[in-house]
Amino acid sequence: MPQNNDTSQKEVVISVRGLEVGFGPKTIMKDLNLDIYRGEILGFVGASGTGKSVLTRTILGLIKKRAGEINVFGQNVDGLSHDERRKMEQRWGVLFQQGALFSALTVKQNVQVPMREYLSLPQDVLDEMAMLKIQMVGLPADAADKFPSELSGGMIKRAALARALALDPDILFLDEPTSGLDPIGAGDFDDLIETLQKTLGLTVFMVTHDLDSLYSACDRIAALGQGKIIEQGPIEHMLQSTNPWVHSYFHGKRARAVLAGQHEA
Ligand SMILES: Nc1ncnc2c1ncn2[C@@H]1O[C@H](COP(=O)(O)OP(=O)(O)OP(=O)(O)O)[C@@H](O)[C@H]1O
Repeated sequence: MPQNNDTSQKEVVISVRGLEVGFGPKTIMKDLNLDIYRGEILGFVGASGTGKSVLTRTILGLIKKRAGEINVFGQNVDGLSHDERRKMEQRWGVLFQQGALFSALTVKQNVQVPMREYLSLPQDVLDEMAMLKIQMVGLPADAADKFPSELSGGMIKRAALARALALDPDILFLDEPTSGLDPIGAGDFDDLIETLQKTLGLTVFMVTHDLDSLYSACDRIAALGQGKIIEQGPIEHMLQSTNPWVHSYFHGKRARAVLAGQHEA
């Protein structure tokens, strides 16, 4: 179960201040502020199209912001030299929504893509490192030489997670990691994230629509709406929110079913 909800003593690893992002005439977020604390699993929710992926991509430097400041590990990402930027990139791992494995590469080769990009190591060391990651995410050893087309949806997610962990990151960004998985597969994946978070001391930023994940895996939840963070806190706090969207999200029919399941468990 999640723990460590007291944020007052915690180190901020990502701080977003006054963020504005838009495309052409469209403003997606404005004056957005958010802190992510070391060692937490932060679940990030919001209606479809509110900008959850855009915020993730902006933090990662894949989308240019119009205004605001993003600090990661206490460093303003705008002020980094090329080398500093590459060092920072090695400290985060990313799992995008569709898994996004290279279809022409085996699982092992996929896991080695970031290693090849950032590290200069002999092939046998890379092989050993990749096998370790494959094992870490609960894939059988023989999955290493398979191509993505030969894997189930759950195995693809695990392989993508192994690749996200390739460089031993401090922060893991997950964009809807359990989408497309059946409830048992999704629950297993949540358990894996929680185990990895604890054993590796990861900070996890997880965009999700999955209420089960929010209840069982997340230490805190932040909700995005109208281009800002409209509510944030542990699940108990979110349940008491008077914000209409947050209220209906956490008290709707699906949420009640999840809550009933939690009480039965
Ligand atoms: N590169 C882009 N150019 C123009 N508009 C974009 C671009 N990327 C995203 N958008 C727009 O930004 C808005 C937010 O998109 P985003 O994918 O972040 O939403 P989301 O909250 O992640 O949604 P979902 O839950 O459906 O995945 C949408 O209106 C989308 O069309």
